[in-house]
Order: sequence, then C-alpha cells, then structure tokens
Amino acid sequence: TQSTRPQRILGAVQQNATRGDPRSVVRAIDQYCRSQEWAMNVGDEKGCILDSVVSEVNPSTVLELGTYCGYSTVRIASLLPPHAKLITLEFNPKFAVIARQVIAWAGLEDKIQLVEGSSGDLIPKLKEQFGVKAFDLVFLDHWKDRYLPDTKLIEECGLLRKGGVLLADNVICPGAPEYLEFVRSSPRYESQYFKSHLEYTKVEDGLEKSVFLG
Ligand SMILES: CCCNc1ncnc2c1ncn2[C@@H]1O[C@H](/C=C/CNC(=O)c2cc(-c3ccc(F)cc3)cc(O)c2O)[C@@H](O)[C@H]1O
Ligand SMILES: [Mg+2]
Repeated sequence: TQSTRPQRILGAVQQNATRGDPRSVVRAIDQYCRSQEWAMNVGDEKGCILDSVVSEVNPSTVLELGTYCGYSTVRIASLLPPHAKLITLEFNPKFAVIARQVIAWAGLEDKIQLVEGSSGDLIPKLKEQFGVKAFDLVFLDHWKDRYLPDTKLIEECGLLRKGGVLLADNVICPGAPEYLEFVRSSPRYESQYFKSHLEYTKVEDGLEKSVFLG
C-alpha cells in the first residue's frame, strides 16, 4: 500500500541517520526533503536562525506548537541543557506516531514530551497536568491562523515568563499577518524579524522573534 510523506521521512531517518545522534537525524531529513520531496520542516536555513535563538535563550522549558514529523522538535531539543524539557503539541495522530519514532531515533525521549491534542484544548491544562510553571521559549509552527489566538491563550494562562520568547515560523510564507501585526504593535512585546527563505526553496520567508516584556 502507498506510504505517506511522513512515513517516507521516517524511512530516510532510519536509513541515513545514526541512532542517538540528533544532528544526523536533522541532516537526514534535510537531505531527503531537499533531494526527494519537499516537506514543511523549518529546514536547514531557518533552522540555523532557530539554533541561534535557542542557544541565546538557553531555555529550561520550551513549548512547540505543531510537531509534524519532529524535525524542529529534535533540532531544538539537541541544543537544550541537561535537565531542560520540551513539550510539543500535535493533534494529528498519524503525524504523532511518526514524530515519536523520529524522536526515539534521535535518543531524545527524556527531553521531549509529545502531547497529542489540539493546542486550544491543551494549553490551559499545561500547568496542572504537566507541572509547567512558565515557558522560556515558544516555537509556533502550526496552523498560521492559530498563532494569534494561541499566543493570547498562552498569555491568559500565565505560561510565558517575563523575558520569555515567542519564535514564529512562516510569518511571510504562508504568512501570519494578524499575528505579525499584533506582536509588532503591542507594547508588551519587543519583536525582531529574521529574513530567510522558505525551507528548501528560494522563496522569501522568515522567523519573527518576540520577547514578552510582561
Ligand atoms: C485547531 C488547530 C490548531 N491547533 C493545533 N494543535 C496541535 N497541532 C496542530 C494544530 N494545528 C496544526 N497542528 C499540526 O501542526 C502541523 C501543521 C503545520 C502547518 N504548517 C504549514 O501549513 C506550513 C506550510 C508551509 C508552506 C509554504 C508554502 C507552500 F507553498 C506550502 C506550504 C511551510 C511551513 O513551514 C509550514 O509550517 C501539522 O502537524 C498539524 O497536524
Ligand atoms: Mg513552518
């Protein structure tokens, strides 16, 4: 029977990456998606910007919205200090199954908690159910029209610490205009745009980094 793109991405990881070596997992996915078939991973060019923001923030707790195959999940977690944790939310069970195997191949199960469900339902439960106090970094890479409502929800739930950072993928392509307008005009955020390109292409895209001022 016909395989799915996430299944083929997992296959590329299992064939080309070394178990327990997160960077080889990232490299295997990038090589596959650049040479065989495009997929909506943040990719290697924007990934370097992601790496620099993660290293700068040096977060203890990270929230990712939209796991997909786990590319950015593994990329972020590979840079976290020993006791740091990353919670990633994914509501498509077929993608979650693949992402869990990619995360396992990278050997990052101890750092990453993949929670199945929709961000709107799960965000209000993160404090009580997962013992989260506040996030140092949130990576937004799920449905683009959900960036703004989920940011407001994260604020309402007191899940972003003062100085905490929101990092949003795709603010140009496909675009998140309402989100951009909000974080760039709100006095409670200090925003900065990192110009780059859509993963594996020459199309312009970029990441928006927004520091929560409290
Ligand atoms: C109620 C839904 C909102 N809450 C949610 N809660 C949890 N997981 C959610 C989610 N929404 C979506 N997801 C998951 O995130 C992922 C969705 C990501 C959406 N991303 C994009 O559409 C995207 C699209 C492009 C793209 C760019 C150009 C183009 F021509 C075609 C596509 C590039 C990207 O980098 C992208 O991130 C999936 O795994 C989905 O199941
Ligand atoms: Mg994206």
